Amino acid sequence: MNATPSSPGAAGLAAAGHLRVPIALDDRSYDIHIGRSLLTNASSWEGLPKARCAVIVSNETVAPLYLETVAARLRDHYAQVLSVVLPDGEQYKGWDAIERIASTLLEAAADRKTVLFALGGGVIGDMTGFAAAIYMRGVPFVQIPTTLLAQVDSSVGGKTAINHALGKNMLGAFYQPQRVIADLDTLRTLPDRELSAGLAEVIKYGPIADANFLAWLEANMDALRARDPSALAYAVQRSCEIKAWVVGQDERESGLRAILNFGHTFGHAIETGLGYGEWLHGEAVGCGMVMASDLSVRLGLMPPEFLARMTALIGRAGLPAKAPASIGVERFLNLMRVDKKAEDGEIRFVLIERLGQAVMRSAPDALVTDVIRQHSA
Ligand SMILES: NC(=O)c1ccc[n+]([C@@H]2O[C@H](COP(=O)([O-])OP(=O)(O)OC[C@H]3O[C@@H](n4cnc5c(N)ncnc54)[C@H](O)[C@@H]3O)[C@@H](O)[C@H]2O)c1
Ligand SMILES: O=C(O)C(=O)C[C@@H](O)[C@H](O)[C@H](O)COP(=O)(O)O
Ligand SMILES: [Zn+2]
Repeated sequence: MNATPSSPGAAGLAAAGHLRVPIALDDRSYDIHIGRSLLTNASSWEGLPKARCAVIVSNETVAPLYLETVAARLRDHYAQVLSVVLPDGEQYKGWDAIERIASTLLEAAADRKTVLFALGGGVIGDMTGFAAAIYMRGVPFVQIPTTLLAQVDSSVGGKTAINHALGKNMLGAFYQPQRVIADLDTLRTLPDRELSAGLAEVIKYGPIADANFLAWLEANMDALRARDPSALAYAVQRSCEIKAWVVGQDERESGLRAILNFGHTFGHAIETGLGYGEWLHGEAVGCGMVMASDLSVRLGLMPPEFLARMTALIGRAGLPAKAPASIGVERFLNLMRVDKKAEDGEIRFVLIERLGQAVMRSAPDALVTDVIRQHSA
């Protein structure tokens, strides 16, 4: 694996106030704007694809907070600005929402130049991206992530999807946005539980790609939870750098990109097992990372101190480290067998073999069973 990109550091972002991270995906490269007051800053909206119509997709929680601000800016660039306001929640990440978006587009006779704007967290981003990928076989879209999780992960990289009752993100497409506009000011209205969920995906980047970032997170976890602006800005910037670096090399997850799934094989089983929405995605991933860390230790890839370190950090981030025992071990295993990384019914886990380096491995069912039992309550 190549070395991860070096970082300009927290001071660099604070001084510039605005950072652009290019992703090298041939002619589909795009910029991630990270900074303050970006929703009201005219430069955020310049240079986007030209069209008659723009459609903002949001939800019932985010729309009252930010929709009018975005719509006002878009009216400077598009003759018609429409919106679709969907119900809020992971349980609504399904076909009904896609149908609602498509109906709005068709009722407005939106042509194939129409630009969709995803205003919200990862649920809105994933669904809007998927709708953009399939409406008239593809229209442009822009990500405006308003959760920490969406700013550090889901808005970048072009994985779009909806859930199926039997499996998380099972219906989707790789489809890149035209731009990501991550306004750090929107994090001010985010509930604490959602901030913690976002921290799970931030923590992920340490063990898989950057041991120094893991140490930085340990030193700055209290500041992050207290929403220290420069700590949050650096966490978003560094996470996006690492994600862009991974996606730029392996857009469609033929290899390297799977490292971004650390903790997700266990985590997705928790989400699907509970029926979506009871546990947040970030909570399930946090617990899943503890389980995957334990598996890394049991397979002799990492020393026991690594599990202790990850468990402590996940706890300090305000995330649960025990899965609900109600799922049951057999069902947990069966849910993991439909994971997208599974091959011929064999579960493949993203594990850590060295701090800052991940590896894909299968493991004996007995060992995985022990891990599930150990980390369920
Ligand atoms: N495509 C990817 O690469 C990728 C990566 C990670 C996660 N995901 C997906 O993202 C989803 C999780 O995203 P999420 O954690 O953002 O959840 P979410 O989209 O459900 O948002 C979390 C909650 O915060 C609210 N909210 C959003 N912005 C707010 C703000 N600024 N102020 C107040 N409330 C706000 C939302 O309405 C929601 O209630 C999952 O479906 C997951 O599968 C996708
Ligand atoms: O971008 C990726 O690649 C990821 O795996 C990021 C994950 O955080 C995200 O939850 C993703 O949606 C999971 O992908 P999936 O292919 O396992 O559904
Ligand atoms: Zn995730």
